Amino acid sequence: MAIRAFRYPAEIAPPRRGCPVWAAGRAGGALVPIPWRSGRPAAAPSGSAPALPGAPAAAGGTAAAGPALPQGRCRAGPGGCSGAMAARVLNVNVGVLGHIDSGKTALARALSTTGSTAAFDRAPQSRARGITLDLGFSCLRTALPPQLGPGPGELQLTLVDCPGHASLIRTIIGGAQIIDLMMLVIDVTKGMQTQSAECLVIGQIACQKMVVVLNKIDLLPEGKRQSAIEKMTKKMQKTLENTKFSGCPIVAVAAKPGGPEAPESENPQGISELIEVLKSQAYLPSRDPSGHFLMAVDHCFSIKGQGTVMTGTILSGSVSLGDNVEIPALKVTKRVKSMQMFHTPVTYAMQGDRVGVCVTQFDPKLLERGLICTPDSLHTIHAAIISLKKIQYFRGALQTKAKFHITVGHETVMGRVMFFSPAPANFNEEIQENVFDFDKDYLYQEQYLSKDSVSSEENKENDQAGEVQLPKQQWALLEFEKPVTCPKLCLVIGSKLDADIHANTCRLAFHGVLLQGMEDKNYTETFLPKLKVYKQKHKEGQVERVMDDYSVIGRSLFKKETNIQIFVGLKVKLSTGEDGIIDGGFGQSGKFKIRIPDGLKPDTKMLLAAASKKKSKGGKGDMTKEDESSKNDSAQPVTISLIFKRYVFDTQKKMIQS
Ligand SMILES: Nc1nc2c(ncn2[C@@H]2O[C@H](COP(=O)(O)OP(=O)(O)OP(=O)(O)O)[C@@H](O)[C@H]2O)c(=O)[nH]1
Ligand SMILES: [Mg+2]
Repeated sequence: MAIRAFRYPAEIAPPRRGCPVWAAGRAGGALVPIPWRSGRPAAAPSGSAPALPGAPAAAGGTAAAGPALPQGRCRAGPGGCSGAMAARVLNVNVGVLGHIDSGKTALARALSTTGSTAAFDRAPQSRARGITLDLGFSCLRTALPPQLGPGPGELQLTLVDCPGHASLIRTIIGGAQIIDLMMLVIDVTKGMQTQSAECLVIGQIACQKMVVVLNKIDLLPEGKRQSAIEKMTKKMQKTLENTKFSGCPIVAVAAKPGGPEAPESENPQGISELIEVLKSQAYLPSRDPSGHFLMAVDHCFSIKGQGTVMTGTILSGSVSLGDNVEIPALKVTKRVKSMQMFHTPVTYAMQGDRVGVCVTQFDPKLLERGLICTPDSLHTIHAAIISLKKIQYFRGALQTKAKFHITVGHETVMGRVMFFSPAPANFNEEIQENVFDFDKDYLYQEQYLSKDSVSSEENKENDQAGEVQLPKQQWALLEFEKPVTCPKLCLVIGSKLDADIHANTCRLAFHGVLLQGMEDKNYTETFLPKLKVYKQKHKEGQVERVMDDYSVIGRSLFKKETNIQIFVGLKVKLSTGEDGIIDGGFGQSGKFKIRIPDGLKPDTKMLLAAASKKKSKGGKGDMTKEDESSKNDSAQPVTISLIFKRYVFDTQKKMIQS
């Protein structure tokens, strides 16, 4: 998976002479977080549980060649491909994440040459509260670094400035799903704080590369500054050593030396070094224009005499002038009247591009942010099947039937989960990535299976085998409280956002990939019966007595009131090894008859005969201690076990024995 490039909203880039520039649009609105991924999200953090997320180094993304245009396509403006392509401006999304007040916005301002209307906390509510409330966009341009292919051209780093406040984590999750290179901003006087850790977890799920920025170095006493920076650098390296970002660059800066009161003239420190490091980390993804068009819209504003412009990132497919595009949330379809990229009118844009699409007769207030797509290509779903991995640092079990905040595509809704896994015998079976096989049987799980959830007895058992057996893959059925619109294979993050934001715990619980959505509101009737998730049932009873060589009476397997008829024909196993078949009830107290087709073994008969003799003798006089205990043994020398499975969504609740 590699860094996606997108171009920034028209209102950000410095206007170029001569080309029609769409006026800056309305503030607000945020980048719509739909992960545009060619593969699965990066491996979840796993490994030992230090204070912070740890994860095995995931295979680094491979930098692919720059964006190749499909045959016969060019992005030139109206009047066909003039051949005069705009200079190559390659854009990379850089997320700015970190604990509240670590200086993210100050850093974005210090780095940027241009800011969007929503950047730098310009929104009135941000000003009033003095914190960042929504994603802010700004950018800087610099020479194309050598790893991005031959010049001439420019690299544009678009900064996605995320909020830091714990209560805004769904915006952070949303923002992170559309970035691939992130800066984790740390207040050098404080080190890792709670949301720094959560941002690190989000980064591990959604990003391939990270740069740590130790900010506010001006607050360190001059004499001890260097040693303090070195000490914090070492601490951060230690924190990151078990994560996929181990060894990532760490840069010390002062984005706003002297703090809020300092005069604007006070120059930030370390910024040019940081830009060099960001350039060295930038690379561009392979792009694929096939598939349905899907674009995450983060700004929507009207332009007098032109129409309504929606700017955003193309997550899949491509779009051409004159195409019809649907706004699925509003069930509205509009024709593309014109498009621009970097202020250059274009006739075509594809996956990874950041583009402004202009349509007519559409009220921008209807779509602050959201998705536009090929008509009828996106579905609203009421439930979904996801593959998932637990986030190691989420304290506590992931219980089936629990409710989580589910961030799916561009929305966060409440959802109830049911976990399931392969049958234990298939724990090591190779699973095809991003595909759900409805022909297979799956074992219902009361909770997500993780090292600490496998019970201690099972652990002990497994320990003899040397390690805890966990499945290679687990899945969950998500049932949403409100339907969501999202593309297939989009990233899903489950969190407990109602957890106490002052408790120093990670609220992010799991992440996964949406494999199958259920559009039908009545999915419980129309869809779930296809889902072959079963519960393993195991009942134990005893042989009460022998009827003849081929039949015995059993007891304590069913309650008195159980209708034993429904169990007739099911196979049972005696502890002495014989196979039996339930033949029917016997008397009124829940006893039942078992047929032993191959007949009782001689020693089973002896065992049972001795037991019944002891029982009849046992009625006279008081029993000694060992008589008492042996009575128990003799009373039930032969046990009966009945094992069957029942499919959770089988309306007839049939009992299945393989
Ligand atoms: N001394 C000093 N103060 C800084 C520096 N960078 C930021 N600040 C101050 O730290 C405070 C927070 O800065 P912001 O940039 O708003 O921090 P933030 O991380 O964007 O905050 P949220 O978006 O609310 O999470 C402001 O008062 C800044 O002036 C720095 O390098 N040195
Ligand atoms: Mg901020």
